[in-house]
Amino acid sequence: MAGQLRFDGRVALVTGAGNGLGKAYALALAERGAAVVVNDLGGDIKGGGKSSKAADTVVSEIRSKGGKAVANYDSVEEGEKLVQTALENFGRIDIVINNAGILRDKSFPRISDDDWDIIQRVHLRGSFLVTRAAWPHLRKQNYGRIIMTSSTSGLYGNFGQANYAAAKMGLLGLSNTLSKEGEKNNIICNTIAPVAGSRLTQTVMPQELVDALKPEYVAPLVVYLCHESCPVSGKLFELGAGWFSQTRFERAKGALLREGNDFVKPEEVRDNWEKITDFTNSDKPTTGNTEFLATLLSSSKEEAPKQTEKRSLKENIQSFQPPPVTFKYTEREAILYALGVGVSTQQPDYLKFLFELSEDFSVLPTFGVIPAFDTMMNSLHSGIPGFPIDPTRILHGEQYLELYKPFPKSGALKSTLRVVDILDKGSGALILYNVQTVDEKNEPVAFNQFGTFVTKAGNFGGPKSSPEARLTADPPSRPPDATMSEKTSVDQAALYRLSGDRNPLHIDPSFAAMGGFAQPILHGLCSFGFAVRHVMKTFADNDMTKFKAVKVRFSKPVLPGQTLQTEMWKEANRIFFRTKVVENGNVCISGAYVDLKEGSNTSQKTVTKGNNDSLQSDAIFEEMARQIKSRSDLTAKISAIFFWNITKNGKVANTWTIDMKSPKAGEVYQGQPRTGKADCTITIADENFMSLVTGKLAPQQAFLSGKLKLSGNIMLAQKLGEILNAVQAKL
Ligand SMILES: CCCCCCC[C@@H](O)CC(=O)SCCNC(=O)CCNC(=O)[C@H](O)C(C)(C)COP(=O)(O)OP(=O)(O)OC[C@H]1O[C@@H](n2cnc3c(N)ncnc32)[C@H](O)[C@@H]1OP(=O)(O)O
Repeated sequence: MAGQLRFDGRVALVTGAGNGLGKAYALALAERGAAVVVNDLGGDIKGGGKSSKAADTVVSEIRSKGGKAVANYDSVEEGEKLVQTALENFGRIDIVINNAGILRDKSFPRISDDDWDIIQRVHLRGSFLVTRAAWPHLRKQNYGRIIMTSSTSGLYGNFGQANYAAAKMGLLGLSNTLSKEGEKNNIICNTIAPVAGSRLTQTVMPQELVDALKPEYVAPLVVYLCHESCPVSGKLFELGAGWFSQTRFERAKGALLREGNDFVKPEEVRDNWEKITDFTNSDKPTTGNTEFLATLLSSSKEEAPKQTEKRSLKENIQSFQPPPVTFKYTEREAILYALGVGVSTQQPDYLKFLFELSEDFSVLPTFGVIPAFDTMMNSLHSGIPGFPIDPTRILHGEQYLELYKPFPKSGALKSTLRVVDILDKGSGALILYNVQTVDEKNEPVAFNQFGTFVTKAGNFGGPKSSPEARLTADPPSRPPDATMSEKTSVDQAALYRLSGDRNPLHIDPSFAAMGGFAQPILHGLCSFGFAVRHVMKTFADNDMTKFKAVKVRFSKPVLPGQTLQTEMWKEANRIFFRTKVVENGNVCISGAYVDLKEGSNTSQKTVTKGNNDSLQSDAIFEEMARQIKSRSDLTAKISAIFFWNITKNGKVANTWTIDMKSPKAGEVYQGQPRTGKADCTITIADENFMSLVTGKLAPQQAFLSGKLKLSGNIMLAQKLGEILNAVQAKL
């Protein structure tokens, strides 16, 4: 036999540990090094009375053997107090054994409200309250072992115990659910249905049997289930007298009686009773059958035998060919998407993505995932045949997107989804989906490959890799050529989800908790949108026509509100990148690259303030400086300081000040205002400034289209317009 199962450093809480089974667990755990809270109310078996004696006796016995124990005399309905005793005395809690119980046996018609309620309260509600009090501590430390005590009376029914049986079966449901919710935090929960001689069984068993069925015969399995090496969760065990056995459900293969959309008649059920109850080729389910049923809903009776035939996963995937899905959109959807991936009116180029009337209005290339995602949602509503997926375990693992042309500003695009492969990644399954998108003329617009990672669904014997997979690529080993950081908003996921991915993982804390997250996480495709913007801004001057393709792996989750920092390396037309969460240093996007179109001038622009050799506006400002100085009629019109930012390729390239305030009235010079603050700041691209002063671009039009931006006292700008007009005549 390998080494002894030890519990040194662990703290166990055992309810109803003054006698019988609870006492056997407490002694066994303490003997193996655990510190034990021995809880016992000291009441009688019907729930009456109260005494500290039972718990004290067990504590003394443990201590006399050199073990660590403390007594607690509270009812399990005061779960917090029990857990508090563990925390106050031993500083932590690792193991919760819900064992306390009472009986009020009566045949069904004689059960009073009180008989019913007290049994539910002590067994079901008590186990709930004690476990709930311990749960946050177990989650925080990423470790917990929980035992629920059910009974064969619950599993199979027992005359005179309807109240007790109902509570005991309820505990099985509680345990099964906790095993799923606790999985991500290494919290294991199992159920036992023990048979032992105890105060409770005394009433239903002859004394010799009670004496023979010693609690010590049950304790070994419970001890193992509480150990850190316990290999299972959500399981049920029957045991007693040194016999140990797992019990599980069995589901008959069943019969599909529905034909098309017709309803099934009760007579058909009668006539097929044998099939419905035939356990040949049954399965041993650990989850409900909803995915399978959903698949059936899209099939008819004739097709049904195919569904139950044993086919390989690959065959199932290949035969799954959902029809194309049409996605209609306008600029509105493209703008909403741009907001969702962080385009803001605080950015110099925002009009291009947020204002549909802007001359160079563009759809962000990463919007190319949106019609494809819509198709995924529509094509997969019934799951993938033969591969049931728990929705709380789906994470976005990887994404590849290629555009064949700049994304149309509006349209009705048709996308077709195929499941390419399901890879066995050990800790999970990676499902690869290809989505082809075409426009109204059937011309290809985009290709997407989604890789969704289903955690805990690996080790099913599938392939580890696929020739179809678009692969990630590592960046060069030198320091990055450029970096860009941007803080996401705390509402980023709430905003992004309006573009189609309504997965509750990103908004609903209780759903996120089921997936093992402390709070909702950001959509992978949202961080993806941010990161690709960083690349396109840094290496393509935000010219979205230069985008060709992108590949990313989502390697760590991001929380809304965190800051994304993208590090970039340029190698010919490929920009390698990785994105980090600044707050914790985690790399959230790895192995990533953007491919720009052949021939794109991808050199990183290094335009800085003062680098103005080629600015055409400079000549105008210089001329203006000469003219304004000599025109007292102009300086009399207005008393204000104007500050001009002249941009080139989206970056401020130079600044000029027009100072029309006394005593500097009529001065025009380069740089920041020398006296006082600017009353009105104007930002305009060099070429637009030229068009403005030569009259090709009307000031109103420049403003409305976003080509000219104003801040401060913008009413002054109109007056300045008059001055410019006067000067313009001479230019
Ligand atoms: C039907 C509808 C579909 C809807 C789709 C999407 C819906 C969206 O709403 C969902 C989201 O947006 S979720 C948010 C974005 N994604 C994330 O936050 C996931 C972050 N990644 C992780 O946590 C881990 O990488 C994790 C947990 C994914 C993997 O971590 P580990 O289990 O620790 O794996 P590890 O031990 O590192 O590696 C094991 C093998 O898996 C491969 N692998 C790891 N991360 C991967 C990933 N992200 N994608 C693909 N493969 C990945 C490893 O390479 C390794 O395989 P191999 O041995 O073959 O190299």
